Amino acid sequence: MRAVQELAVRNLTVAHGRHPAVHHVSFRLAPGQKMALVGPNGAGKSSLLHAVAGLHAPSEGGIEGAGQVALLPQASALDRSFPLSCRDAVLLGLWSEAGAFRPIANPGRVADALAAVGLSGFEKRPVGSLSAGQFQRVLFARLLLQDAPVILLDEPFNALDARTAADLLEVVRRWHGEGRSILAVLHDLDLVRREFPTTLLLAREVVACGPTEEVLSAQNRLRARMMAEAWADDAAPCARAA
Ligand SMILES: Nc1ncnc2c1ncn2[C@@H]1O[C@H](COP(=O)(O)OP(=O)(O)OP(=O)(O)O)[C@@H](O)[C@H]1O
Repeated sequence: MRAVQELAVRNLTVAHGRHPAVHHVSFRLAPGQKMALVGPNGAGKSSLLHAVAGLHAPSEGGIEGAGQVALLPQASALDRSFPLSCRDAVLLGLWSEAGAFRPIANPGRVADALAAVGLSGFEKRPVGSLSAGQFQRVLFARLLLQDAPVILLDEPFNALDARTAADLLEVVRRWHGEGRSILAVLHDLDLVRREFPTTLLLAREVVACGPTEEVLSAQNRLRARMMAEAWADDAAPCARAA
């Protein structure tokens, strides 16, 4: 793994069309920090992760340290009808460095990554034939192969049974133990309190960021809900200066 550097998000605004989904957001993720990203539905959490991962160009602001990130997207947002084997799905994690479907230096790495998430021998299985839990394990294997210092997880334990969630949580703990930084979108606040020392509460804007217990106060959660409900998707674009 490359050395972990700070990820610094400065005054970031991310828009879909004219309308900002993320509005003047700034925060820092220190090397080795484990931070939860929480907020109501539509608060801009996925939009923020996509911008940090370079999948969506910000309309304002910037990100330092973005070159070291790997993203676990929401599984529900991915099309599994595409005829892809588990091996190819894992290899796609390296497309930016090796090119899609090109041979990699050590092909055993794919088998090792699948084995590490409990899917030994699944290389040739089409992803369309997997259960939701097995598919999520494949997406984790893809992240393992990427070996990135900063890992972004978008609802990593959504719709998983207890066993699969526990196995994948163990992978996240291992990554953290190796010194990687983790930023994870989560809706389960009990899990956030148990596993994540710091939290960013988002409602298009930053409501609070810091120690989890303080950030998740009843007052902050109420404020986030009110801010998210008050936000009109057809509002005029923001004219605030950077
Ligand atoms: N591709 C898109 N095109 C247009 N609008 C979008 C697009 N993606 C997201 N949005 C809008 O941006 C806003 C923020 O959405 P986003 O998915 O980032 O929120 P979220 O906090 O991740 O929500 P959830 O918790 O429901 O997953 C929403 O109003 C959503 O409708």
